[in-house]
Amino acid sequence: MTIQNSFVEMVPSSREAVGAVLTARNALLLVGVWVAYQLLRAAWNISPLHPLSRIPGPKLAAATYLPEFYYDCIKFGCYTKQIQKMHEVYGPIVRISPHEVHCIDAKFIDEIFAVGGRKRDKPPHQVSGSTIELSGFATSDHDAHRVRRVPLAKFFSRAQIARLEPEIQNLVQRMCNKLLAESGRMQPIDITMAYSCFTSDAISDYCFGSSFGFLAQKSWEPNFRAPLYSSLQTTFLFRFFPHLKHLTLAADFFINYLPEDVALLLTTINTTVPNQIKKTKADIDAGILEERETVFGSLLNSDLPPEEKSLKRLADEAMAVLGAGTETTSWALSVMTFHLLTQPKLLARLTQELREVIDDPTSLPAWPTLEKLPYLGAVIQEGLRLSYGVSARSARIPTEENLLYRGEWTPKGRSAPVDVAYVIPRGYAIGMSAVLVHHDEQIFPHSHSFIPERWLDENMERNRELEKTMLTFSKGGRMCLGMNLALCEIHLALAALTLRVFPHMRLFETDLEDVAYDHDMFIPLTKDGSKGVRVTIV
Ligand code: HEM
Repeated sequence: MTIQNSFVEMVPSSREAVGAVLTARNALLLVGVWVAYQLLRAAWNISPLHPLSRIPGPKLAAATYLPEFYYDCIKFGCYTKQIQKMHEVYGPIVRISPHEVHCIDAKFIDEIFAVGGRKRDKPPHQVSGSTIELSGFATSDHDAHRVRRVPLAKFFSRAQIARLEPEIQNLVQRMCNKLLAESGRMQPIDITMAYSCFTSDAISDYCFGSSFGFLAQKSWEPNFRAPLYSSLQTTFLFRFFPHLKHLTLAADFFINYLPEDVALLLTTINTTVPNQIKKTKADIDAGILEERETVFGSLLNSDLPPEEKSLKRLADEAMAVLGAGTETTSWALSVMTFHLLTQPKLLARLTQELREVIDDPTSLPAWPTLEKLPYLGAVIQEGLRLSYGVSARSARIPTEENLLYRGEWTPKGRSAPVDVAYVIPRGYAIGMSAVLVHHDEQIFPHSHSFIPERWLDENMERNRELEKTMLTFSKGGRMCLGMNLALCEIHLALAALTLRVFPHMRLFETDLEDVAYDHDMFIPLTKDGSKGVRVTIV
C-alpha cells in the first residue's frame, strides 16, 4: 500500500472521528445548557422575588422537585410522612415544592376546597401522569372539570341512589350468603377481596346495566383490585415522566410478556372498559331498551357535544368511576370490620342498636332509616376517618383569588403559641392530606384508636361540627362524586354483616399493622408484606 493510498483511506474515518467529537460536544453542550437552566430555575424558585418566597419550608423542596421525587418515587409513597415532619419544624403552612404549599390546619379546609363560584384547578403536576386523562377526575381546569362533572353528578344524587337501593340490598345479601357459605372451611379469606367484589359489582351494574359478576363467581378472585392497584402503582412515576403513560397504548403488542397484574390492568384500560362502552352504544343504536337507566347509557343518549361522548373520553370516565367506586369503599368496610372484631363491646353495642329496628337482617330497612341510627353512624364515621379515602394530598389552585391564612402554632422550644399569617398567591397549589388532618390530636384525641363515641355529642346525637373536619370524601367542587352511593353501600353492608356474618367471623393472623396507614399509593397502604385483613367463618 502506498502512502497516498493509506492517506485516502484514513480520510473518511478521521471525518467520522471529527463528527463523533462534534456530536459528543453538542450533547455535552445541551446537557450543560439544561443543567444551567435547571440551576437558574432553582435559584429563581428560592429567590426573594418568587411569589412563594414568604412561605416557610426546606430550601431544597422550594428549589426543586427532588425531595418529592425521592420520597414518592424512590422510597415509594413516603412524601406525606416527610411533609408531616416539615410541619413539625415550620408550622401549619409549608412550601413542599417549587409550586405547592401544604396546610395541616383543618380550619382552612373550606378555603382550599372551596365551593360556589370560587374556581379551583387541580395542579397539572398531580394529574398529568394519569392514565385516565380525559376523566373529570384528571381534568385540571376548573371550567372543563365542571363540563364533565355536572352531567355525571346527577346519577349520584341521593334521589338516584334511593332508586338504585334495591339492587344494592340484593348484592349485600348475596355477599353475606357467599361469606356464610364459607362456614367451617377454615380457609382464611382476605375480606377486602370480598368487599371489593361487592362494590365493583354494584358500580359496574349501575354504570353499564350488567355487573362484573364477581359475587356470582365461585371464589373471590379475580376481581377489580389487582388492575386498580397496578394503575395506581405508576401514579407517582408518571407525574414526573407523563409521557411514559403513552406506553399503555402500545402495550397490546407485548401484553404476553408483561407481569400478570400489569397485563390485567392494560387489558382493562384498553379492552374491557372500552368494550363495555361499545356494547352500551351498540345496544342503543339497535334500539335495545335498558330495564333501568344506566350511567353510561344515559350519557351516550344525552345531548353532550360529540367530543364529550367519544369512546376514549367515556372509557376514561368509566375507569375513573369504577376505580374510585371500589377500593375506597371496600377498604373503609375492612377497617370497620377489623376494629369491630377486635373490640367486642363496640360490636355488641352496634348489634343491639341494629336489633331494635331490624327483625329480619335478610330484609333490611331502607338506607334513610339506617342513617338515623346514631351508633351505626358513629362507627361508620370512625371507620371513614381511619380509612382516609385518598391519603396522599390532593391540592387545588385558586386561580382567581389570593388565599389568606391566619392561625397559630407552638414552635419547638416555645411554651406559648405564636400567631402566623400567610398569603397563598393565586395560581399556586395548596393541598391538605386526609391522613395528617385525621391524626390531629387537638381534634381527634387518641387519634390512632377506633373510638366511635367521639362522633356523638352529649345528647347521643351526631356531632355535625366534628364531621366538618373530615376529609375522607374531600370537600368542595371536586369532592367525591360517589359519596351517596358509598354511604348507602356502607350502611346496608355493615348492618347486614353485623347481624348475619360477624357472629361467625374471626380474624385470622391479622393485627393493627394490617389496617394502619404506612405509606401512600394515592390511596392508603399498610406496611409492606401485610397479607391484608384475613378472616375465617366458623
Ligand atoms: C368510602 C368510599 C369513598 C371514598 C372515601 C372516596 C373518596 C374520594 C375522594 C377523597 C375524592 C377526591 C379525590 C381528589 O381530590 O383527587 C373522590 C373523588 C371521586 N370519587 Fe370517591 N370515594 C368513595 C367512593 C366513591 C364511589 C362509590 C364512587 C362511585 C361513583 C366514587 C367516585 C368518585 C369520582 C368520580 C371522583 C372524582 C370527582 C371529581 O373529580 O369531580 N367515589 N373520592
